[in-house]
Amino acid sequence: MGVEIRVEGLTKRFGRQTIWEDVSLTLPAGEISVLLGPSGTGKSVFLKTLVGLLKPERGNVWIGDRNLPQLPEDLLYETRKLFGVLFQDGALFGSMNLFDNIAFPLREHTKKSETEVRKIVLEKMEMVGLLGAEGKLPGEISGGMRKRAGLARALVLNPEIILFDEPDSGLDPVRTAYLNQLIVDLNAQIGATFLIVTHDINTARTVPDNIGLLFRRELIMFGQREMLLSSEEPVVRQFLNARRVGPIGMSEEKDVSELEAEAKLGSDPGKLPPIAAQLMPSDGRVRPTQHAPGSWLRANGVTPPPGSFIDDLGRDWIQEWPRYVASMGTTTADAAGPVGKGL
Ligand SMILES: Nc1ncnc2c1ncn2[C@@H]1O[C@H](COP(=O)(O)OP(=O)(O)OP(=O)(O)O)[C@@H](O)[C@H]1O
Repeated sequence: MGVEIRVEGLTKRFGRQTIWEDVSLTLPAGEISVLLGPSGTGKSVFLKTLVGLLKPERGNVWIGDRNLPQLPEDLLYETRKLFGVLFQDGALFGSMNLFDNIAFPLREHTKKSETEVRKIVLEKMEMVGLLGAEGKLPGEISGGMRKRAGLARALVLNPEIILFDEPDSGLDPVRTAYLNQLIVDLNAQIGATFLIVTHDINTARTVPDNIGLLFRRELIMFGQREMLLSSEEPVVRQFLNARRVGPIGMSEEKDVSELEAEAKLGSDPGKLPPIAAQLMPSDGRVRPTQHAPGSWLRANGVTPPPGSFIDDLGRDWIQEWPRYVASMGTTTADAAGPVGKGL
């Protein structure tokens, strides 16, 4: 399950305003990727372009042998069914209860009987922990529950790709932590390709396999989580550490005099903080697409700072991983490597 999405030289403009240009990246099948960037850099526009709701001025979005921007309407409609989208506010119909909201795509896009619809809706509601809330109206439940209802609705057509537009917006840190765990668990369960737009640095550091950063109308960097978390590129370092010092200013970029003033004060991008441990599925399994902790750093000769890969429970994942993978009898893309050596 899960398909690869290959984006090549994508450019989006509204009139004379260029939102971003020449964006190229590959979302690997079944992996979780996060897209970051200052407000207004066009992250939502990117999601809408991927799913074919907006047409780019140039470039390709390949899913298998289909190039979305070039598809005729009927094939585009078919291809869109591969996508599930969780919109910022859940985009639920206020007058419908949760059951009918979640059933909506099934009733709209399939010829399934009401018995089948019921079975699927209840199954997806259980996946997101909402069983028992079928009769509630969106206005009667918390923001976190609305997100989960939106997620259940995004799941009903068994998507191969799920796009999340700021799933954490409006949630407190604890609810965000629960939602992040749900996202990781869902990925382990269904294996679809996930792309998450977020402003939450903790989410970016702990959830994905890959991270991308949009800034100044271009994709500054996209790659494995460990590559960005250890990067010395000033914009990446500033953003992933939520710092004021660096090229990103109050309204997008700082001017030369501001940067010179910072340099005179001896500002530097700061020491590399420990690389966070990646969130594991809560049932104790390894996701098939998960990379072994430290594998990118080791392959690229980077020594992680002390305290890296230690999770909230104090477990050191460099030490735990080989035992863990062996006990699961699981093989992952690079789990077989000499994990823990040379770090
Ligand atoms: N349909 C549209 N027509 C014209 N301009 C648009 C349209 N949609 C978005 N924009 C512009 O594109 C730019 C990027 O918007 P977008 O919402 O994608 O940013 P974002 O990175 O998701 O921001 P935030 O993090 O604040 O949600 C903004 O300047 C916005 O005004």
